[in-house]
Amino acid sequence: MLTLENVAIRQGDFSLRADFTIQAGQRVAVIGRSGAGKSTLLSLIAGFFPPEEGSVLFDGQNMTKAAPGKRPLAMLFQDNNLFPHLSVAQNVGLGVRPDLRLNQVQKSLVANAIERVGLSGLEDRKPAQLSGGQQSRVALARILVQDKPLVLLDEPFAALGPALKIEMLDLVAEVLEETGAALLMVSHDPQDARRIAPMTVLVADGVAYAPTETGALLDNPPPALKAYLG
Ligand SMILES: Nc1ncnc2c1ncn2[C@@H]1O[C@H](COP(=O)(O)OP(=O)(O)OP(=O)(O)O)[C@@H](O)[C@H]1O
Repeated sequence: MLTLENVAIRQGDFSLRADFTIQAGQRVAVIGRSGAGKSTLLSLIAGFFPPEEGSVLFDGQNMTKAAPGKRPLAMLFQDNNLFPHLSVAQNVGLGVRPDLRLNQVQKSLVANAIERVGLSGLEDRKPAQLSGGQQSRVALARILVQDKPLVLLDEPFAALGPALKIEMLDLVAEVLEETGAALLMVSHDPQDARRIAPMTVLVADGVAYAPTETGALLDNPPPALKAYLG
């Protein structure tokens, strides 16, 4: 569903190449040492900047120059991006319509997503009145209502404790299983990859390598990954 075709990215003296495909519904982790280019790769796919060379295709359609909002993806980056002055329901509703003028069908879509992530009854709270884990659930509900075939996550649960993080990862895997969306998830923790991503993209030495099987990659890491895993 997503193809990076001979892509080359340059930011100052940093460069990164990528040439691979993510299949529909595939869950893929993105790992590599700090500064390797994981966030840069996701930003490129999201459309925040164009590649210097190569093409970005969604379902075979060349969208290299398409604006972020025109791409068939939903994204969640570090710190959840919730609006503090809006309620839970409004924060989720933004995923449906940025002006929040929702019709009945759209309102029930929002209610269903809130229920799916286990936040029924908290619709009217503001983010500050929620725990960190609950805030992550709101952000996930907003991803759900967007109903996009690709979800990009960049360390979204890094601020949560280990038990809560596992709970959120399992919830992400569950809901993506239900919706059939593909996932690209940046993580610093190889155990996150093992938990929910059967495939992994290793970013190292200026290359985002094609997805390989997560277990095999982590059990038999190439030198660049071995150095990172320690
Ligand atoms: N706007 C920019 N201009 C120039 N260089 C940049 C810019 N943004 C990032 N870089 C550089 O690009 C490289 C990749 O950064 P990136 O944030 O993608 O790495 P990362 O693998 O996500 O790291 P981390 O795990 O620490 O988040 C780094 O060397 C960084 O310094």
